[in-house]
Amino acid sequence: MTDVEHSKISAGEGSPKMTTRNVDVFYGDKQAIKDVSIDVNMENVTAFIGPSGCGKSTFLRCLNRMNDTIPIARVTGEITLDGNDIYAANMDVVQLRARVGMVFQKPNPFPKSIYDNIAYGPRIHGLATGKEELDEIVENSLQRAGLWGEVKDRLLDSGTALSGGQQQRLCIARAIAVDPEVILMDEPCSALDPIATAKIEELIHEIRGKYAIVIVTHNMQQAARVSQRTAFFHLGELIEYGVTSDIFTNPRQEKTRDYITGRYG
Ligand SMILES: Nc1ncnc2c1ncn2[C@@H]1O[C@H](COP(=O)(O)OP(=O)(O)OP(=O)(O)O)[C@@H](O)[C@H]1O
Repeated sequence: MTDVEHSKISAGEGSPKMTTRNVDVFYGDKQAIKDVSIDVNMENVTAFIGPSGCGKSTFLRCLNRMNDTIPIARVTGEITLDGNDIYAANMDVVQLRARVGMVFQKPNPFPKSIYDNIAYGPRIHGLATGKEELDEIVENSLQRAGLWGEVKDRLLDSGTALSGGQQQRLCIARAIAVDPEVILMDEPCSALDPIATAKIEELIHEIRGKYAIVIVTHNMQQAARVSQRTAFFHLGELIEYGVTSDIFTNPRQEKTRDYITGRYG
């Protein structure tokens, strides 16, 4: 591998938590992702940016096999988590999605109490031996998601009764509750107002030391604020991957420069 190729894949120091090599994704005959290879590191926020339809969400969904839920989607190439092929026949996908959690564009709490939204995953995965331990997981997860103070007196209220921003933090708390290693966020703030958005960005900043976080965003200021690495996609191809400040101040590729200066997209 040449130095240029290597720097495009690894985008800086640190050991990779997930690696992707030569990943292609097809929806039927149409190719949505073309030969993408990048590493995603721990204690880092990696942002995926690029014009609408360039494949950001498609590629994100490869990382915890969410594309399996789309019948016409086909993924080829290699994706590993801690060196293990996540598309291997013996990979337990339920377990994988606990290790690689996901937060969606639109907050989607279960129609259950705030408590049960958080307790659901730990119960399924047998993470608590009794009520006391489960209570602790619920409180810790809500604490880490910056929501405990707002909901501690109404844990039995429905999660759907919260504001949009609170619902999104509830969804982050739900992802955190099963002790993931990687958290994928697909435009997590696009349905939120600026104040709720600022709270989510602050939260990402606070928790990033424990996880590898990957965020898809349309908002370049957001990518610049929250991420340490940025990958720029265009028409299904990875054009450039690098340290966020370099991508925004000194991009190597003309297409990246055109996009970040608002020339298209
Ligand atoms: N379920 C699907 N079935 C068929 N084609 C799809 C499906 N999901 C996405 N695509 C196509 O794959 C390409 C990439 O879409 P994707 O949603 O990954 O892009 P994106 O960069 O996340 O876009 P946006 O920023 O608008 O969300 C697009 O051409 C899209 O139409």
